Order: sequence, then C-alpha cells, then structure tokens
Amino acid sequence: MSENGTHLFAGDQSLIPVSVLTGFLGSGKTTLLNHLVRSPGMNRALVIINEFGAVSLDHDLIARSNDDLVVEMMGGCLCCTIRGDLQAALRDAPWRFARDGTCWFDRVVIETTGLADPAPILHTLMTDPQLQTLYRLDGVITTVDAATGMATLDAQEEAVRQAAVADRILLTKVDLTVEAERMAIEARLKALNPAAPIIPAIGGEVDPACLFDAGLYNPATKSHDVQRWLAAEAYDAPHHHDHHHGTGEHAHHHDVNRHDGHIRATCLTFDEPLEAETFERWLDILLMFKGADILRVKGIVNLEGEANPVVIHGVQHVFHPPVILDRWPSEDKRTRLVFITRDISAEDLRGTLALMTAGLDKYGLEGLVNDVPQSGMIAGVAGAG
Ligand SMILES: Nc1nc2c(ncn2[C@@H]2O[C@H](COP(=O)(O)OP(=O)(O)OP(=O)(O)O)[C@@H](O)[C@H]2O)c(=O)[nH]1
Repeated sequence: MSENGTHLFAGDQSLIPVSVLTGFLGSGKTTLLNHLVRSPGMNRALVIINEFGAVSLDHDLIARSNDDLVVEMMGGCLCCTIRGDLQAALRDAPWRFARDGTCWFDRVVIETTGLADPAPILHTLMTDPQLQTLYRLDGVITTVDAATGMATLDAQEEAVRQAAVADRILLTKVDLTVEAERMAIEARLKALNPAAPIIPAIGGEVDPACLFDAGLYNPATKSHDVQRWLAAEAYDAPHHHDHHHGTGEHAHHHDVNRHDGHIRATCLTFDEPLEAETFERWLDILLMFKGADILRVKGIVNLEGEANPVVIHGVQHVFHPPVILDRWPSEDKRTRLVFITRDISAEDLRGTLALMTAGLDKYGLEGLVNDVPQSGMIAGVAGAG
C-alpha cells in the first residue's frame, strides 16, 4: 500500500483498459476472441496472442477487416519465459499501432496459453512503471469448458487457479452438456469464486459488455462492480461471527468444494472502522509470509478517520495503489475483504489481524516491528495456514 493510502487514479480514463483472457487448453479462448473482435465496439481492440508452438494458427483464426491490431507472441509462455516480450510489446504498441500520431487502439485483450498462471501477467501490468502510465488492468476473463471442466478442475491446479482469480467466467460449450452437468460445474465454480458472474456461451457468442469493464478503476462501472464482488452473502466462508460457527461453515464449504480443497474464497467483514497503521502492517506481514498463497485480494475498507471507503486490490504480493472512492457504494459501511487463497483459512486470516492489533496495543508500532522476527508469533501463525 502507499504510505498514506491516498493515491487517486480512480478516474484516469486516459489509461487503456487491459483484459487478460485465460482458460485451460482447448476451453474456447480463441473461439471467444474470434467472436469478440467482430462485435460492435471492439474494432479498435488490440489483441495479443500467446501460443506455445512455433507456428501460430490463432492469428489466422482471429481475422477481421483491420486485422493489423494483432500481436503474436510465440515460442514461450507469457507468464514465464517471454514475460519481457510482453512488457516490450505493450510499451511499443501505442507507437506501433498509431494513426495520425495517436494511439489507435482503445482496449487490449491478452490471450494467454492454456497453461498460464495469470498472476505473473497481472504483476507485469501492475508493477512496470512505464506500463502504468499507459494501461490499467480491467479484469481477468476465464473460459471454462462446461463439458470437460469438471475433469480438468480435478486434475489441473492451474485450471483451478485460473477460475479462482477470474472477474468473469465464460462457461463454454454448453451445447455439449445436459442441464445437470452444467448445474454441477456452475455450483463448483460458484464455490471456488463466488463473486465472478458465470456467463454461459456457445461458440464464443457473448455480449462484450458482459466481459469488459470489470475493473475497479472505471468510474462508470466501479461502484457496481465493487458491490458485486463484495456481495458477502455469496461467500460460504465465515463472516464476522466465524468463531461461533466455524466448524459448520467449514464442513459446508468442503462439501461443495471438495475437489478444490486447497483453494478457497473467503470474505471477512469488520463492523468497526480499522486503524490504518494496523491494517497496513497486517497486510504487509500477511503478504510477506503468505503472498504466494494469496491468489487475490479485493476489498473495501473503512479506515478510522477516513470518511470515504478505500478500495484495495492485490494479486499475490503485489498491490494496486489503493483507491479512495468518492462515496460508499451502499448503506453498508463495513470493511469487507475478499481473499482467494490456497491453504489459508478465514481463521488464520482473522487470527493474524487480532494478533497484530493486540501487539500494537501492547508494544506500540516500534516495539512490534522490532519484536516480530524474534517472537515469531505473527510469523508462526501466518506460516501455519
Ligand atoms: N461444440 C462447441 N465447440 C466449441 C465451443 N467453443 C469452442 N469450441 C471448439 O473447441 C475447440 C477448442 O476451442 P479453442 O477456441 O481453440 O480453444 P482455446 O482455449 O483457444 O485452445 P488453446 O489455444 O489450445 O488453449 C475448437 O474445436 C472449437 O471449435 C462451443 O461453445 N461449442
């Protein structure tokens, strides 16, 4: 987080929205893109395609009248070997695709390989200083094959992660399933990622408006989206009374989610405003020790002394600068934090914050910071998840 949490780039509409399209091998990403680039309003979308093979077939598939708005990246995976190439391509693109001296595209869609972990790609977008002056992350769209998705989720943790971090899930090939199968996979996806809308599609046919502008940073849709992913009712995980009925919740969670036991979505709510320093330290420590297992964090935070809500958004250990909304999106002014984690329970999360608060009360900030490594108290709990 920033020093004082007052970064304000919520309204910067000059930045170009970037969507990351991910989904397991053969789950229908190219089919979707092919439909999207032909949709009204999408003719100025720059499409970046990443393929493992040396020869790209996808470029030919994603043909349109002005098909020059396509960048192919081959011979590696965007999330690892050719990450630098993605940075370079995004930096150069506004000049490479300029018309009359101005950037010609108004949106970017990055299609990852089916095996990609989207997190490093999001990190690239969130941390490269040059890219931050040009682009803003809009959201992650994940395709899930309705017909084979169950088996894929059973066998491939990568597929589970892709679905867990999505802002929008496109359920593809619903024409190949019967009602019961489709309901089963929808229930599983809901348990894994309660906030992401699940949009059924056949042949990639979907209204682009359902998939884009999922970001927190679009004033036109921001409040709406904040509202949606904070729909705390959607979460199975314990809320603020978790210590009273933690076991029941837990058992329920496991039933729906039995195959994806390691990865879960948790929503923590806090009735009282949080003290800014404590909250920041807690997040820092949590991310330091468990960053790799916190796939995504989103939240709206009521800080002491701050009239308006602060929105936070992170992927593993990397955080967007917090954004202060100009008003609360609803009457509900509780802090609500959504965590998508691997092997970290709501109890672990809440416990570390309680320790942090107790430690601050007892030792003060100086004492606590100095004390943490020796006592191992917070580190121990954070590490025990
Ligand atoms: N029946 C049916 N087939 C579909 C649908 N969507 C995609 N397909 C088919 O599924 C196959 C894989 O689709 P692609 O769009 O190439 O999938 P992809 O995710 O881009 O695949 P990779 O690039 O290998 O990761 C193709 O043969 C598509 O024609 C659908 O809604 N219904």
